[in-house]
Amino acid sequence: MMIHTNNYILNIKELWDDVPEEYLSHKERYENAIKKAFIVLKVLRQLHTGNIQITDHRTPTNVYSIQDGIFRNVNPLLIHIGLFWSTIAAQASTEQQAEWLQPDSSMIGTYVQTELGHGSFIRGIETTATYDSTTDEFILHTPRLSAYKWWPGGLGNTANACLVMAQLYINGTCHGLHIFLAQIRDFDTHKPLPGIKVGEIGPKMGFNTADNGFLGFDNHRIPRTNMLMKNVQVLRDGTYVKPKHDKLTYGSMLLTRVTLISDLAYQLSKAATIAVRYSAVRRQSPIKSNEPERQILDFVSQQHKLFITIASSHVYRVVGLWMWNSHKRVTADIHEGNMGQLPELHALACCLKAISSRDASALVEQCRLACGGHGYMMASNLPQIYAYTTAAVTYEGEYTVLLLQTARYLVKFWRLAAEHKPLPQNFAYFEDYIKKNFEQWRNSPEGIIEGFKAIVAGKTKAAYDTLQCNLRNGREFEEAWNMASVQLTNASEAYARSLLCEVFWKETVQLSTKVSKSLAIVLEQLAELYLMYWALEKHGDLLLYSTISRNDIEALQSRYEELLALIRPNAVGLVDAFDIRDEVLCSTLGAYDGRVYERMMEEASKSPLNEDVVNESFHKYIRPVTMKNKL
Ligand SMILES: CCCCCCCCCCCCCCCCCCC/C=C/C(=O)SCCNC(=O)CCNC(=O)[C@H](O)C(C)(C)COP(=O)(O)OP(=O)(O)OC[C@H]1O[C@@H](n2cnc3c(N)ncnc32)[C@H](O)[C@@H]1OP(=O)(O)O
Ligand SMILES: Cc1cc2nc3c(=O)[nH]c(=O)nc-3n(C[C@H](O)[C@H](O)[C@H](O)COP(=O)(O)OP(=O)(O)OC[C@H]3O[C@@H](n4cnc5c(N)ncnc54)[C@H](O)[C@@H]3O)c2cc1C
Repeated sequence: MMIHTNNYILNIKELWDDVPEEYLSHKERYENAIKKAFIVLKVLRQLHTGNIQITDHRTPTNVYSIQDGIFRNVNPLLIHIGLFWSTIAAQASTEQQAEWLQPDSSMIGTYVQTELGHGSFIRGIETTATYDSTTDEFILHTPRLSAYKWWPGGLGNTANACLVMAQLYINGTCHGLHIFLAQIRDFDTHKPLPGIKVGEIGPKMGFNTADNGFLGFDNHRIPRTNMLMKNVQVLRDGTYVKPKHDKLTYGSMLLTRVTLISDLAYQLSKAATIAVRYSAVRRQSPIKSNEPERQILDFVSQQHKLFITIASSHVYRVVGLWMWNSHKRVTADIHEGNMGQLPELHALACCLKAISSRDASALVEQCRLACGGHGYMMASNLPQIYAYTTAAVTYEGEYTVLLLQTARYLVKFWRLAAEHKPLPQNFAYFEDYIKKNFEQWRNSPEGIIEGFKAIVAGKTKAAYDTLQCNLRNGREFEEAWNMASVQLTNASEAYARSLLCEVFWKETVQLSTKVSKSLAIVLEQLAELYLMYWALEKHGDLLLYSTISRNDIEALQSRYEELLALIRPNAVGLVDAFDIRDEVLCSTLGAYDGRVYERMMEEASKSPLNEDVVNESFHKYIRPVTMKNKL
């Protein structure tokens, strides 16, 4: 059957709620979401097997984005689809993939890594997988409470299988973390298997349809062939065959960090669409006292809050794609046995995941604030987008922890520069900084990019010098590193910003040659706005580390304000161009037709508190107190 995904999915009645999900209990929310998740999974399976085919051109992102509207929260199968399958595809051997990656598989899986006691420091994970050569099995075991798995999405009630990260022991030797496939519930009855203690962890700030769970193993046995064996093997006699790089097991985190950048771009585009459309509808106070009230989008301070969100969504879309292509290239190299580019990819993914999630959550919150009181309503959908986005600052590698990973990479190159050793081309600016080859400041995108590189160099130098000073004072390296960690994270953050500015500007200039002149102008305005915004935000750093002057900063400020005015007439068009359907946006404030107040009243009428003219609590609790003296 040929289908148009939008129409097909939008017409499946069971996928769309009559009662807004905020009015459901924790349990009802999950049950509602799981009903929908399996309808969507069925559609995805039909697509996969070719039983139905898609006719519209934006297929994968379409299915993904429509899901956002269906769940208004999180698909409980997000980890099954996004991490379970992809980890098997990337880390299981060809034979294992042939067995496990069947489209009609009974397995509903999740990715089980974090424990109660350890999330960031994964070498500290305590779950063990001990090889028993007499039975050709691994014994999975949770030695103590802190070793209980805690957090995995879909684990609480949904999954019957999981990929478990555990410390591998063979003949008493620990070989570190490895991934194992374990069945945890009966495929037919769904009851936990013997030796498995599993459940759900309770309500959270967001992700409340994701049934995040806990899991403990009591000497649970799985076949030896359930260890993911593409990169590393345990043979029948217990021989351990090492991987070509000892961090290949961390590959799923790397991939998810890369894909998250695009997801965050999408969340930003939703928030921008809601806030910009609302700001075009909402009128409040005149600008000149003798004039009618103005659209709040005409206030320049409002434009300052919103246009950076539009621009940032484009930045992360472009940089997300750029990273996706790098990931593809590096993965192909790894297949050929060449690991050379992996450290760079890891360093980039860490800082870009950290900064994209932090930017996205700050900007979504800014959009909410830009909608005044109405932005605080759940029906605006901004609180849900925020709760979803801010979680990404923590999961898949906590913000600071990831920035410190990138800092290791920067410090290595600074050390080379300081020792006057050859540097790769992309770090040649470290040498320029040391030789004080400072460029004359230019108030242009290219000038700003150079300025940001000077900040990276200056901050890396400062962190490195502090590190060296701590070492000279007799500290051990790890301690010296910890003492310098505020400066190290600052250097990483600056590095991410310089990458974002450079990649976005270069890609925009290139894209501009391929589109109409009028579109090219707007795209370049957005890119320039992004660079100016951050140059002004970081003007203190520019004053410290580049040759910028006070006059230059004043000129940047004027150009920035000019750009706000230039973008204003296109603002609504720019968010319309994100092309997000009302059913996906789920917002009273952001719908295409602009019927903001009507929709707000319609949504309010769905409140169960409006079902009775007089709520029964009046008779039970209020009246006895307020009427006491009058009875
Ligand atoms: C229109 C619509 C558009 C829509 C488009 C959308 C499309 C995309 C849709 C997909 C969306 C997907 C969304 C998915 C949502 C996910 C939901 C939430 C799920 C959450 C899951 C999780 O959270 S899983 C758990 C994650 N946990 C972590 O991330 C833990 C973080 N900690 C670590 O990673 C590690 O502990 C560490 C890296 C911090 C340290 O590790 P370790 O102690 O072993 O390292 P060492 O200190 O010994 O050594 C460091 C050394 O190793 C190198 N290294 C570390 N990691 C890697 C790696 N991954 N790869 C390569 N190298 C690595 C590091 O560089 C160091 O090298 P040196 O040379 O020594 O410096
Ligand atoms: C919504 C959500 C979904 C999740 N889904 C999954 C899942 O599906 N599967 C899964 O396995 N896990 C999942 N997780 C867990 C997640 O990966 C971890 O919470 C995350 O990696 C952070 O680890 P942590 O909780 O141990 O934080 P901690 O490391 O305890 O962080 C607490 C504080 O300590 C600081 N800190 C820690 N170590 C250092 C250090 N070395 N240097 C400096 N500062 C440090 C951090 O910066 C932070 O400020 C999920 C989490 C959330 C919130």
